[in-house]
Amino acid sequence: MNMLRTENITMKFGGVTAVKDFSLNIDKGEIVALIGPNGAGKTTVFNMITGVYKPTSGKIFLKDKDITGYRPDKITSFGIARTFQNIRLFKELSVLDNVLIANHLRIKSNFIEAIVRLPKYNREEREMHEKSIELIKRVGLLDVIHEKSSSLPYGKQRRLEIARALATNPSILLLDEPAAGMNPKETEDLTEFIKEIRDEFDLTIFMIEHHMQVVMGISDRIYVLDYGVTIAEGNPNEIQNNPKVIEAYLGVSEDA
Ligand SMILES: Nc1ncnc2c1ncn2[C@@H]1O[C@H](COP(=O)(O)OP(=O)(O)OP(=O)(O)O)[C@@H](O)[C@H]1O
Repeated sequence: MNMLRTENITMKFGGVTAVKDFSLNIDKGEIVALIGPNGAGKTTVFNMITGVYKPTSGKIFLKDKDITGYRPDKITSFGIARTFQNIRLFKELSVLDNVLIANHLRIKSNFIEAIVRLPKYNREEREMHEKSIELIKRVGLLDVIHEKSSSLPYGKQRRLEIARALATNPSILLLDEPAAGMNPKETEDLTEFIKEIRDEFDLTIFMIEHHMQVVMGISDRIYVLDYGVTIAEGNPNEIQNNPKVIEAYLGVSEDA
């Protein structure tokens, strides 16, 4: 079943074409990576899919629903969650509060019910609290649940970001450089973790990643961008042996 599809999405900033005619197809349950040198347009693709930018042209579909041009909060409610290249947590708040806030995005009670604290609202609050603790446990942060998020080591902050994304009940998760800044052990753990959450939460995963070990280790398929243009698409083996990719990207990457 097709989960996410883009048809020739293009993003122009003034005279600069950051992404040109990007067409993507991701099936349910796949792990797909987007790679390319710095400035190739990867984050711009994420920003178009998540509603931060409206594509200059082209269309985006989530399970055949046209989601082109919707605002980011709407896109989240349709089932697309993301993490960011630069971790975005509420630094002064605890691990639990960070996840609770993300969970609030889904709560169904309306404003009046919240003010007068009708039973439905209280029940939802309680469920949300339990669900948050469950998620924190699942990502391995139960022992630091009351710690300030900024006090956590980098690898744990990344896991917390993923827990926050999962709290919105996504069907597809977009990860922007999840292994950035991680040490080799954290990177290895993360690779396993991504596969586990894909299976456990019935997710489809689309990720931007520079770390070739992660990309080649877990991706079903890979798209390669260079100067905003798709120069290759294929499985890890095909990508590693593609001369265009070697020239444009792998040949100049120290990670490769
Ligand atoms: N809001 C913007 N306004 C103008 N130009 C932009 C904007 N966002 C991105 N660009 C330009 O679009 C191009 C692609 O940038 P983008 O951040 O998508 O690349 P990237 O592949 O994610 O790079 P990196 O790996 O360094 O994060 C760059 O030339 C960048 O300067």
